[in-house]
Amino acid sequence: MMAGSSSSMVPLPRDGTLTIGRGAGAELLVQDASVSRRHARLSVVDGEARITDLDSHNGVRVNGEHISGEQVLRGGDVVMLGDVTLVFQRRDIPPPQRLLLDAAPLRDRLAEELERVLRYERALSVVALALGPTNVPLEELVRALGGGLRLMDLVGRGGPTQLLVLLPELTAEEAEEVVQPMLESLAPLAPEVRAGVACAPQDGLDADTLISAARAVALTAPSGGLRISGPDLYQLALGERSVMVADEAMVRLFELLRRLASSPIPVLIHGETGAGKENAAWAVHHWSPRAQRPFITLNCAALPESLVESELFGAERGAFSGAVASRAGLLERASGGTLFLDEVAELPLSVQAKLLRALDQQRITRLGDSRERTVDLRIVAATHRVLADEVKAQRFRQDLFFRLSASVVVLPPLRNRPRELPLLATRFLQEALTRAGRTAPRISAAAMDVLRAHPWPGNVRELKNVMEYAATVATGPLLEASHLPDSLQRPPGEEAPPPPAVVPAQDTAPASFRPIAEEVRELEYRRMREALEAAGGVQTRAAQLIGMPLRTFKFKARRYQLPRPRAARE
Ligand SMILES: Nc1ncnc2c1ncn2[C@@H]1O[C@H](COP(=O)(O)OP(=O)(O)OP(=O)(O)O)[C@@H](O)[C@H]1O
Repeated sequence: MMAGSSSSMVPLPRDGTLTIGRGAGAELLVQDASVSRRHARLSVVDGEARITDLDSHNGVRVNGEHISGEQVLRGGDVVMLGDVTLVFQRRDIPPPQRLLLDAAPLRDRLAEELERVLRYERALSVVALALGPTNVPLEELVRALGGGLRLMDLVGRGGPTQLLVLLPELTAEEAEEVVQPMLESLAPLAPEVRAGVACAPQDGLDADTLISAARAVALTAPSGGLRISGPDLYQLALGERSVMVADEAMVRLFELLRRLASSPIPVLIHGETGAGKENAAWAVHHWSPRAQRPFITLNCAALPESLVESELFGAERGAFSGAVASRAGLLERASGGTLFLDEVAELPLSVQAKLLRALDQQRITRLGDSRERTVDLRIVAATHRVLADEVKAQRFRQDLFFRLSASVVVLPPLRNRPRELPLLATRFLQEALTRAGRTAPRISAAAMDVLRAHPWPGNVRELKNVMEYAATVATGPLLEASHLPDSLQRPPGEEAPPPPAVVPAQDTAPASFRPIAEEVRELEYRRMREALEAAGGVQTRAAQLIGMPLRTFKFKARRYQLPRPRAARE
């Protein structure tokens, strides 16, 4: 309220009325000659405020207009009672109920907003709120986000325990100021809530990329805290390891691993050879309460059958020829921590029975010993085989299969991870050259095409080897297709070999299907390249050829690292 040269704040009742005037009976006294004794009444009912002129001498004006009778007030309205000014602020009135959008409409709205980002060169932030364990329904959590959100902000479902918030016009730094209070208001209801913020245009210009990016950074945020995307956006720091996670399926997989980590149930990881199963197992360990205890790996395929048992259970001195000293087995050494059984399908049947008993009873007996020892085990197992088929073929015990597969996750093969491929290739190239004390060359578009076309039966491990080879061959500033091993080159026109069958899983699509967004991106990349070639490297002309706004074309061309023939000639 501003009267003469003084101003003051007058809190209003949440529900009720307030008479304003100069007379003794007024609840809000205003000592100004232009104000009548009983000038106006302000009432707040069900969150709506109204002002009523009580037949005052000088009347009531709202935003400069004289009112007759009563009028609803909105936040920011300026009310004049004679010469006294009141500015109405709604800060303490609950905001209107916010809609919780489903995933698909939210994605559509994000796509619309991204068009605006491109057209008007605006910013947009996407916030992933990973809620962690909570029994509170999503709708209630959305209410708890409260008045911190603007009307234009949108909230939607990101998954069973995740909310996504779109903050148009806000850069990542501006979003940080909005997200911090959000976390504070959610904390009493979801104590382990974590937030990840990704921002257009720098982190991506399509809905899938931005949502994945926000979810990927949320994975690395501390409990109750937030992380903002940066240049190392897709590097998931897991203690002593760092894993690249950029494709939607991988982000979802690591979110699931993080959720599974807190409980002691076994996790079974399906995935092709070299796809990163050990890293996934490490993630479970790293995020679990056992992180400070040992993480022990046994590759069941690498040991002869005769040694597996003593390796797992340990042996007393003299238990068999060669057992010169008593030795604890891996189950004992992993007690309190995590035991990773790689290629578990290769475990001999006789050992499977013993392992099941050890897991059920949490007790083991060393070979040649009669004493039982108590252990505290968490098992993560992995296989490239379909374990259910191994059970049918009677090569794997059904009861152990049930025990190990309390939760099953499927690691997608590298050929189904189009976003990670270039990131991993660049990272491995850099790693190889840093070791040699050289700076890494840029990977040419043609070389990247060759990498994209390869089916990668050996997955990430094969890519790592290829980039190490290329690092020794490419000595200039550009890594060309010719620097890649011959095994990757196919004569033009030859069909790619059919990709090896992938492990069927409950929550991944069959091998022949891929997320449509990935296919669209690949088509876009190809068409943009062809248009650029046809236009001799002139971007304006290339953009016209495929009917894409020039600004969009330029932006995407930079992201895809498209070559520019004309620029190169110049
Ligand atoms: N997402 C990733 N980011 C960075 N490096 C990775 C990633 N995935 C795998 N690697 C690297 O690729 C190599 C193979 O990964 P890993 O050993 O985890 O695969 P695997 O599926 O367990 O293999 P195998 O089937 O032979 O047991 C390792 O050097 C690993 O660090």
